Amino acid sequence: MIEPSVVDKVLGEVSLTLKVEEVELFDSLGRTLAEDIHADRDFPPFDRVAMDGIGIHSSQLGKTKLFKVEGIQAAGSPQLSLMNNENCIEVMTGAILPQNIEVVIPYEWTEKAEEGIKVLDFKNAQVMSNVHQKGTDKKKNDLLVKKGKELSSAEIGILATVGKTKVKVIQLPKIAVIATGDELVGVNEVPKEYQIRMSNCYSLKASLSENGFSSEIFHLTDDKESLIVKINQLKKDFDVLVFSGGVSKGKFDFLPEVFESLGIKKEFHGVKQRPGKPFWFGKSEQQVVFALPGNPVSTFLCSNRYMIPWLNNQLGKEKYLPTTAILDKEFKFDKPLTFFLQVETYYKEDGLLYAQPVKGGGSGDLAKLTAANAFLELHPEVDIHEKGQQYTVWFYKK
Ligand SMILES: Nc1nc2c(c(=O)[nH]1)N[C@H]1C(S)=C(S)[C@@H](COP(=O)(O)OP(=O)(O)OC[C@H]3O[C@@H](n4cnc5c(N)ncnc54)[C@H](O)[C@@H]3O)O[C@H]1N2
Ligand code: MOO
Ligand SMILES: [Mg+2]
Repeated sequence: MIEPSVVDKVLGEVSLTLKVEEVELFDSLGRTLAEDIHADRDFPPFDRVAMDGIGIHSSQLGKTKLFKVEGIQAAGSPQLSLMNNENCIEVMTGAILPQNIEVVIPYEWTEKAEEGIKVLDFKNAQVMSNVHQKGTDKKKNDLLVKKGKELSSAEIGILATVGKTKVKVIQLPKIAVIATGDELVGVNEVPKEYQIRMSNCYSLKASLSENGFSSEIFHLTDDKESLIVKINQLKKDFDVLVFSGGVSKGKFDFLPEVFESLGIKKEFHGVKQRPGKPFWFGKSEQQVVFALPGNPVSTFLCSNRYMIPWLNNQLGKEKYLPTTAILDKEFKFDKPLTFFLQVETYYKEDGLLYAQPVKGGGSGDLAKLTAANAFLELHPEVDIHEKGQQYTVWFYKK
């Protein structure tokens, strides 16, 4: 058995080889960019009028007088040209600055008259006041978004403005979520007394979805021969296989030996932790296999503490740096294991994050997951975890 910190180390050394694919602009949201994005033209691409008002020649600065209007420069219209330096052109925000115009005076500083527009005040207007000058934000070919960036709504707007209808992103791994166990029936079925509906695979699929990964659900029964045949097929079709159940000491916990017979090499089996002690992890040439212990809270903890961060890491997403919270009540756990305590976190007036232990059963108590929002990682060195101590907190909900 290994410590949680060793699990982190082992996982840190395993990686998937993911290809690059091209997706539609909007489908790139949440994905990892696989190309550098450069400015296709200057930003802004022309001297852009920044206020609705009148445009005048710089020789007229300071002259609080009536300006005759030669025309209106609307946004989206070709560039006009001021013929007479004494006159003005009405200019709209977003329009190209007309030729021979160097200053924009907002309407608020003017007054409409019958023969034109009178400027009442120039405030501190200078040459190019209220003009967003061409290329002042970015120059053509400047790097706008770097390869490796996780695309958010901010980047989608940038991609749109440079005309990227198709975007190169890192391909997502193909993930199978596999429930094992003869006691499991479908969600739409009525279980017999000794059966239960499968839930782990749905919560795993949901966690994956929350992190931008799609997955397919399968159910395999506790029959060694059929496990061999079916897992061998899944191995061909998927990059990551996530199992729940079938990895402990039971007579029908066949997964570790089935994996071995299929050439999936064990990296570790057993972590000095509760819940999730029987966690098995291994890999073959192409696939990575997470075999999570079947008790629902164990599956959930192993997924959120290890698997999801590892997957995010594969896509180069910004590392989730676990934060800390202050235990608000003494908690006793005297086994030589790291204990992941289910807690509800909250802020106090002091601005610090506190964690309140959530009462309930053990790793089979699925219903307790909704009362808590995080796990507190309690070290095995001490038996009594005192109120006021700080521990690493792993959120699974805000
Ligand atoms: N002799 C020992 N027995 C057990 C040990 C041990 O060290 N020695 N470890 C216990 C711990 S800790 C856990 S956790 C479980 C892990 O068991 P498995 O991974 O083998 O899982 P199963 O035996 O298949 O199932 C355990 C439990 O979980 C329920 N389950 C399984 N899959 C699902 C699912 N998709 N949805 C909902 N619930 C599921 C299953 O019905 C069982 O109740 O082993 C302990 N035993
Ligand atoms: O990992 Mo087991 O989760 O302690 O029941
Ligand atoms: Mg078992």
